[in-house]
Amino acid sequence: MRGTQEVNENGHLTIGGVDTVKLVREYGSPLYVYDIALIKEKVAEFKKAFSRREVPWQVAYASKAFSSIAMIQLINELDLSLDVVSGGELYTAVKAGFPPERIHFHGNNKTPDELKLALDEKIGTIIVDNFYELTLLDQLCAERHQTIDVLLRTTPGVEAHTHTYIMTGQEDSKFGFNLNNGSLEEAIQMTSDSPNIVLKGLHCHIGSQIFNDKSFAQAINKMFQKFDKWRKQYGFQLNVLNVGGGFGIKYSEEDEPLMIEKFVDTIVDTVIEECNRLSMAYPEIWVEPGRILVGEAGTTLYTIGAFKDIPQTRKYISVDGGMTDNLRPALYQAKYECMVANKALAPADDTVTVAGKCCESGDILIWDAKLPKVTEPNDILAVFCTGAYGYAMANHYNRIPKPAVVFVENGSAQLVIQRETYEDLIKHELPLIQSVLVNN
Ligand SMILES: Cc1ncc(COP(=O)(O)O)c(C=O)c1O
Ligand SMILES: N[C@@H](CCCC[NH3+])C(=O)O
Repeated sequence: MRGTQEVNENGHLTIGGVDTVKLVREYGSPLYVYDIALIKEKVAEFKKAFSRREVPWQVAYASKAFSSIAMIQLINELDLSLDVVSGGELYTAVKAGFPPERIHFHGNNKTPDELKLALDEKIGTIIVDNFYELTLLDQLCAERHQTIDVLLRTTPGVEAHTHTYIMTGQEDSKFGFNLNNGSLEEAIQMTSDSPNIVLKGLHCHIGSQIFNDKSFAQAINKMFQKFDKWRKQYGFQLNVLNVGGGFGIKYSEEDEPLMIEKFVDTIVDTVIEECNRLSMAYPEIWVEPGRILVGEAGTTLYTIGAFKDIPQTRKYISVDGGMTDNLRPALYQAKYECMVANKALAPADDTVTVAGKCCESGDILIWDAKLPKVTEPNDILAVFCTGAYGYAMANHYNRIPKPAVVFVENGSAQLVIQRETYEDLIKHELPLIQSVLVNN
């Protein structure tokens, strides 16, 4: 059980004091449920861990993990900064009324329109990823007589131990300026020559779902290696050091995540050591967690439908969602745990494979899950830890509408994203005009 999850007198799973069976009755399924108290707890852990230390800091929520108007408003209430990675995420933040000065804009291929939107909205910081962007941003700022604070994203050449698709700090990466081949130095020089671009510091993000704090220390050590030279040669001052996100969480028994405090201490200790070695002032340390703030807070509720038993081979149960609302098992072989929410006290005495409803053999949410033998059609299956990169990566494969999202806290539920309808699926489509095709 995570966060506020409990079992009530009816043997039903409750989250935030709300009966999950009632939630499905009211909002349908699949349904993403967010335990708001757990999100607040994780935010508080970051604040507490940093407040004990002697450095200035900022925590920016990486909204790619889950972005919606209500989510961004919650992050604003909790007084964090915000990381966005596309025009759409930026637009959502603006519509949510998020203070622009606390928005940081990422991405390895920001379009001119996206950069213009960022400049129009006067956002706080752009994390510049490559030379194309640096030149484009410089031109746009010059045309508009605007200046902008930037960080340069660097790939320090650190291999974080995680799935290769979510490793980003290694040399061979599409992201950032390489530290070791001179690219970063060239970018620093370009910014020092520009009157429009104000270089505030450096950024790196070594990957996601990381369990080892040493990888962060290694990345920081590498970023400081040439700092002395840059300081002398280009007058570069490190006001901000952003070490990204990537803090791992416990999806299943196999995962052994570190405490937030441990990550923070390693990061702060390493920065302090380096600064003391170089006799320089401590920069503001920024982190940008996504998964660790919202991952464990999210649970997806499905209705169980078809059963298929292949004797001596495998028992499948199918749910009314799948890789359309949780792409992670298909994409990264990610592991999840589950429970029958309306039979939460029944012993888990059977082994079944939980399949999604998409036309793909790879659409399996959980292989060999432990569930009660008494599980039957119309039971509610709760899959845990789906709060990060679940709704965010939801898609319309097989023309399946996206589920609804509710926030729960202190016994109440609030719908924050409506379930899509079939009508929504076709709302941007235009009918075929046969005569046009025939005449051409
Ligand atoms: C630049 C950057 N910052 C932050 C994050 C957030 O990562 P996580 O959700 O693993 O904390 C990501 C995603 O991996 C990222 O690419
Ligand atoms: N979407 C990935 C993480 C990528 C994070 C963004 N750089 C996941 O679900 O684990």
